[in-house]
Amino acid sequence: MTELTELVGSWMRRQRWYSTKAVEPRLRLLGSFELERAPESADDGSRIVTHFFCDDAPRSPRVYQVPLVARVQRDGEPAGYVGEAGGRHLYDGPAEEAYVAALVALMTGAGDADGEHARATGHTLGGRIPVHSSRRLSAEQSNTSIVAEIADGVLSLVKVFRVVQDGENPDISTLAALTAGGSERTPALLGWLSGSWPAADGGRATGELALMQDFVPGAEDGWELAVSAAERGEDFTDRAYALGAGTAELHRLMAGVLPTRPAGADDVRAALDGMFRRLTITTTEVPEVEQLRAAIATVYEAAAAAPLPVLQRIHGDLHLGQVLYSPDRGWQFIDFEGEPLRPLAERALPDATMRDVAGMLRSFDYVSGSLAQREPPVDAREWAAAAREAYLEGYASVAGDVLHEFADLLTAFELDKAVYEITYEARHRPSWIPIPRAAVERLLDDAQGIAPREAGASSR
Ligand SMILES: Nc1ncnc2c1ncn2[C@@H]1O[C@H](COP(=O)(O)OP(=O)(O)O)[C@@H](O)[C@H]1O
Ligand SMILES: O=P(O)(O)O[C@H]1O[C@H](CO)[C@@H](O[C@H]2O[C@H](CO)[C@@H](O)[C@H](O)[C@H]2O)[C@H](O)[C@H]1O
Repeated sequence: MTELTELVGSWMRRQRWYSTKAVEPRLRLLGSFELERAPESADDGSRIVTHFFCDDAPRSPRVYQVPLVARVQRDGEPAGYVGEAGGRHLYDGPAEEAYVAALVALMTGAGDADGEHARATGHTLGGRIPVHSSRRLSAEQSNTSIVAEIADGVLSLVKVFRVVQDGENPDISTLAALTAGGSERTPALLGWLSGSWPAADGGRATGELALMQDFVPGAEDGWELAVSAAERGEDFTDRAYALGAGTAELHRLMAGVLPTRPAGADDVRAALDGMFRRLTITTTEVPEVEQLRAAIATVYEAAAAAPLPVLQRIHGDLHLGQVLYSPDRGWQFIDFEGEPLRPLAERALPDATMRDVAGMLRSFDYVSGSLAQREPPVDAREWAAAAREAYLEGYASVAGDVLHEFADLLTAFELDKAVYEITYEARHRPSWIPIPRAAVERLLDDAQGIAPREAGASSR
């Protein structure tokens, strides 16, 4: 193992975006390309290189994008310091203005970068944009986001994907279609970077590496707004109603600009396979869930046997952390990447809108679940029930009665999401496992009317 690979491996393990925390990374360098310094930034002799590392430690290998700025001189000890390798001091690219300026120049200048076994191409919707300054957001999630100040003090949001995959990333294809369709529920896409690199198992992979979008000014994060309202016992029903109506508007917009199709037998099979795959991952990682498998299977199969709605592009991982409340624009929806633990090939496929609704319903439950873990605990169960009802009413005010019509499907998706969340929490925040775990039991109890638990013995 080279010095660089070893250094990146030990640093990566501590990053929020490293997606399999239970294992020690086993990295292999697949390829790299060098970014040219943006014309307006000073040349201090450093190099800006994006590396692709394959991590062979998890069951299925994952490829990470790791952009680094390499300097001869050590420049203080900022948060982005990675360490020293090959006689250079390495810094996390997104934390460095030079990297962000070079990345934006490549994206919005529709340029190319060629390197060792890897390359990248920029795509722009608005032409070249120079960057004045930039700041990596500390609340990192699955990816790394940066606020960049562009010409005349306007801000934009740059997102660097960390786990990169072969295929269409819906974060870009959805936002590109919505931007072209004039959506007012989403920030406008300004540009993106696609690339190619050696695939983990041989051959080549092609996918998206970064995007740049309009920054929603003065926006508040939906999760923080909801938690602070709930802990103070403040009414959230107007906001929840508007969020429900906004979700239905978003769905209508997406159905207008991206393909729709009636659900067929193959879709039902694929949806069930996906749900059972997630269930198996969860029962493998959190074995106590195995005892609920039969009851869960009964709910899934009841939904598969019921009529299904027309399928369309959906958000795919909707929760309160994916919405921003803007005083000027109302609720804005972000992060169309879909569930990070789901295979990319599935994420852009037409799906049922009830999956998104279920995601947001789970999120209201998370608000109360997380407050119940406070010391002293806050009881926000009534708050969450009222938010849930208002959200459903808001949705129906735009979309009509569809949620009643497909109620079994909505329940199955809530359960599927809670099962997924157990794995997500096991990997990232084990102390929060009880939140989705309790939800699974509650949903199964509520579902007893539509699907008797005893009848649930499934062949899967
Ligand atoms: N267009 C935007 N305007 C303002 N803030 C944004 C915008 N997009 C994202 N953010 C902020 O960045 C955070 C991370 O963005 P997100 O797309 O959810 O990333 P991830 O894929 O890592 O989950 C969000 O929670 C939000 O606070
Ligand atoms: O925002 P991401 O795309 O990274 O989504 C992942 O992380 C989310 C956590 O930040 C996770 O959401 C779960 O926790 C939320 C509270 O932090 C809660 O509101 C959601 O309902 C719950 O699912 C999401 O599932 C995961 O894909």
